[in-house]
Amino acid sequence: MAKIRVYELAKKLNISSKELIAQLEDLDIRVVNHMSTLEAEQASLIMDLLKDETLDIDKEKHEVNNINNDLEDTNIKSTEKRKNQKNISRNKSHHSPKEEQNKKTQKPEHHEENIVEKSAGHSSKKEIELLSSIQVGVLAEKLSKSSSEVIKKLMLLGIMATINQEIDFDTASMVAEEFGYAVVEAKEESIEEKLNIDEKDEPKDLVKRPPVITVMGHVDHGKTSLLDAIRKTKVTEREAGGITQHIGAYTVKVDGETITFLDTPGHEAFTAMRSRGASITDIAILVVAADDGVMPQTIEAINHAKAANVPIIVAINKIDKPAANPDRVKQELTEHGLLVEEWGGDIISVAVSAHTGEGLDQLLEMILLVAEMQELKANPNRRAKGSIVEAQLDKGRGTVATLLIETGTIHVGDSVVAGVSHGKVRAMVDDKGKRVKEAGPSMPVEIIGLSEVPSAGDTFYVVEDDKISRQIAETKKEEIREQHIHQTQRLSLEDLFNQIQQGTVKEINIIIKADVQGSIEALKQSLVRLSDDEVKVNVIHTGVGAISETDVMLASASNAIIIGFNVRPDNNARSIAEKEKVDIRLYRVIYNAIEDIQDAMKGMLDPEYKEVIMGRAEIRQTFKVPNIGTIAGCHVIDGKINRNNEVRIIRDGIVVHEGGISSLKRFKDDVREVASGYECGIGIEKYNDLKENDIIEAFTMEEIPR
Ligand SMILES: Nc1nc2c(ncn2[C@@H]2O[C@H](COP(=O)(O)OP(=O)(O)OP(=O)(O)O)[C@@H](O)[C@H]2O)c(=O)[nH]1
Repeated sequence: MAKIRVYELAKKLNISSKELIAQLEDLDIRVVNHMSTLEAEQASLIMDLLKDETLDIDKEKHEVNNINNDLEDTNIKSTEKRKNQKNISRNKSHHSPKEEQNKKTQKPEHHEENIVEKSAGHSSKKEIELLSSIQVGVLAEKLSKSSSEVIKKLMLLGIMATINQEIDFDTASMVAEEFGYAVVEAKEESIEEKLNIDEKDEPKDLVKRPPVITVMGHVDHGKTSLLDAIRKTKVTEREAGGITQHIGAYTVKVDGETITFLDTPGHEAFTAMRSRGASITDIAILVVAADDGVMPQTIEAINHAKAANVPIIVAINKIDKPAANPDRVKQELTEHGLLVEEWGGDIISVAVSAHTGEGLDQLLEMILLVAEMQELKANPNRRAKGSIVEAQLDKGRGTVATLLIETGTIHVGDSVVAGVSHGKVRAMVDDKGKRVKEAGPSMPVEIIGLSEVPSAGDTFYVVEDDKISRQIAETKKEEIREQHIHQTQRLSLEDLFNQIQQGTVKEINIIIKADVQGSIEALKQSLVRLSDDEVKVNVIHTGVGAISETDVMLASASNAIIIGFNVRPDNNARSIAEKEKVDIRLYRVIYNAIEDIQDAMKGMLDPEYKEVIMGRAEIRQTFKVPNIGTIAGCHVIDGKINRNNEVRIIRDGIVVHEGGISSLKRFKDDVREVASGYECGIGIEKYNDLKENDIIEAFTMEEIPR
């Protein structure tokens, strides 16, 4: 190619001379006007370069046009537009046409070197890490530019955005590159990272925290009275105003040390919280009335505390009563595995009276002693995490929730997420009704500001900002929806073997409910003996009577299977078991229960079948057929009879035989099925004692889907 004029080249490239001149300017090739000439070599390089560019430009132009026609037409001058478009295409190669041209003219044959050069040039740029989306204002800050500069750039890209608007990675990248940055795609933080779950505390960051106490025991043994008595003697006399708030938990000071009491007594609440994941109790106070002794719910409470691995202190209450007999209580406790210290065991027991206040100081001292041995510690200098103790909707204040801080410190203004609920802590009061700005480990506080009412037992987390808390709450909602579809994995006999194989189950927790104590003992001993090297069988709770709601909640919290022997779940228990996916097995023969658990451990559990009646036929006449046997001439009275069905012969309401069908005929033909209202001949396998008026009931065993 000889020399070529600018307008001629522009024509070849299908662009205007003016546009070509501007492009050449960018490539540092100075021409006077459209009549100027270019060297042949120069021209062919430009052709190569701009042909691709022009194609790209056209494409991008089209896209940009689509994004914002108006903006294109009115606001952007043609040169700016062109620059912008060129940069979009540069975005793909990360190199300016000038760089490309230089390389081509200088050392076209050393292609590899060019690449090195290229990447070396690119590495020298300032780097910026971008996530999948970013607010315009935040991007400006990261780029050390004013927001208006960034917004202007966005306008040139055909995007109208405000300072608070989120833009996606691609758009943010274009802007960043425009400002001369090299963009690196940052790794998105996982929810765990956002929640700080894996953040480990250094031992040096840990400081002593108060113990959290739950009071349990049989109905009317004085749980509430005891909580009230402690609160009254230790709180009101010292606090200004003397009014304590009932926020679901309270703290007392003893010898300069703090103790936190959960204000909802009973193992039911304790286990309900635990089944939601909140294991906030450090010590359980087992209240036993000295005049009444160990009762069924005392035993339940013991088992619930044991299942949670929480140490027990026994408070033998009502010692002011004349009928009080603390020794009898201690004796009865030994029968349930609690041996008190004075009798050589390790269980601390204190005789108290909620009425007279006797023994309360000693009880509190013992709590501190047990707490001391537990070495309870937490890091106050991190984002707070803990549990929702209770929450409700208040007409005036919106969602009011009591939080118990497990670790870290919560502040007014913090962004919080708890289950599907999220928000900023707008205000915070402590258990004395005092407004506080912050609260640390083991402290209960009431907060307002959550979007909706969380559930007691939900874990709460303080997160970096509102955006994250909202995001996590949304994800949680999604998870819950998913969980409804895919049931949560609970221990079940069908799946036991798989779970053992996968190593997810090392212990089988069992709750036994039976009609009499004798059966419980027999069953318990046999089941515990099934333990082998791989799996341990634990009987975590037993009781006489129907399977109750608390049994199911304990099973849910401890991932246990419930075995009912000659008892059934009540309606409440049944529906909760369904919801919580707790496996309840009902037996009438002890041996069957043991066999089932044993087979389940070996993965040999037989599938469960249920019988489905298919049809019934009445015998009208019988025929003796040589070499075959007796054939019954029948009339199908309901349903239908299938050749493959099992049948039973019923004579005067009594089953006289069960077996298979050997032949089924209509007239002379073998048939597969005979429907209601038709006559047929039926032969029964290995059975000839058929009589007129017998009923042949046909059934199949259908496998119950696991
Ligand atoms: N004499 C005497 N009576 C007590 C004592 N503690 C509690 N009581 C009485 O025992 C009854 C039951 O006490 P509560 O505190 O309601 O018992 P509770 O265990 O909380 O009962 P529930 O909440 O129904 O499970 C009440 O009438 C109390 O006044 C005590 O130390 N001495």
